[in-house]
Amino acid sequence: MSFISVKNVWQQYGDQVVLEGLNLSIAEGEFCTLVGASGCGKSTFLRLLLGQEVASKGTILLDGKALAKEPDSTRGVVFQRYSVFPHLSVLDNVALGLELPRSALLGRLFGAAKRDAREQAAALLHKVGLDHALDKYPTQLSGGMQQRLAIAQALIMKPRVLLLDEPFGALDPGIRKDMHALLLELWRETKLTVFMVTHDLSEGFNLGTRLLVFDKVRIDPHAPGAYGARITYDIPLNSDRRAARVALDSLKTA
Ligand SMILES: Nc1ncnc2c1ncn2[C@@H]1O[C@H](COP(=O)(O)OP(=O)(O)OP(=O)(O)O)[C@@H](O)[C@H]1O
Repeated sequence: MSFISVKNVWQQYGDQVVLEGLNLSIAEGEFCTLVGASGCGKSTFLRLLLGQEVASKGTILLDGKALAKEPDSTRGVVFQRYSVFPHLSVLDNVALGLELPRSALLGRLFGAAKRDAREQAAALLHKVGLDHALDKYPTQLSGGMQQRLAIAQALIMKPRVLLLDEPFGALDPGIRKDMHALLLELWRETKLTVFMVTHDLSEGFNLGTRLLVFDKVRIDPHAPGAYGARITYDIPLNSDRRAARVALDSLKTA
């Protein structure tokens, strides 16, 4: 059984069809990169996977079950900008994810539970290279550091799926390379299934185990909204990297 299955999914806003007839079967641990022309519906597809929107038609199953109607902790998300809370410190931005669900009544944790949440947050921030910035605020961080923070914030809930919407689009090339290395390291360490939208084809080819190309193949000049984008290419990539990961995993469990 596939981990995520997308069955004949359509998304339409009013009379504008954005996505049509999407079918996909994704194994757990896959790293899918999504490319396609601007406005063809890549972010829309991520919102459907996140559960922020419900498809007009079709179903999306995660582990054989219909997706929850709202985003939950099985899926984490990082946008190009504005993923983090500007009024919270770096440490609080990450610890908050653990504090909120555990303290529905009080909205805050106290004592040992609070210490535990902050320790977990600090450990993750260490992993993403922000251990020197725990007390800073997002506006005091560079763009790359803010995206490291956004990734930590998404990962603290231990999601099974990570959705990335052009997470490195606003960063300089050098910083992007560092972020690629970080992302691949985190992906290798976890069993995360990743969907990442990018406008950078080389990023798509280099990072993914699978490249999904979105394109609008049917066009009616008299009714621009009549047809949506489909997945026109579904290209397996980097199978050697995936094989290496399987081998490493089996070493760890041996
Ligand atoms: N909530 C909405 N209501 C109406 N139209 C919408 C809504 N969300 C998206 N759209 C439309 O759907 C189309 C696809 O948008 P989307 O942002 O998914 O494309 P994209 O491929 O991610 O674009 P880009 O690469 O520029 O970010 C656009 O024409 C957009 O205007």
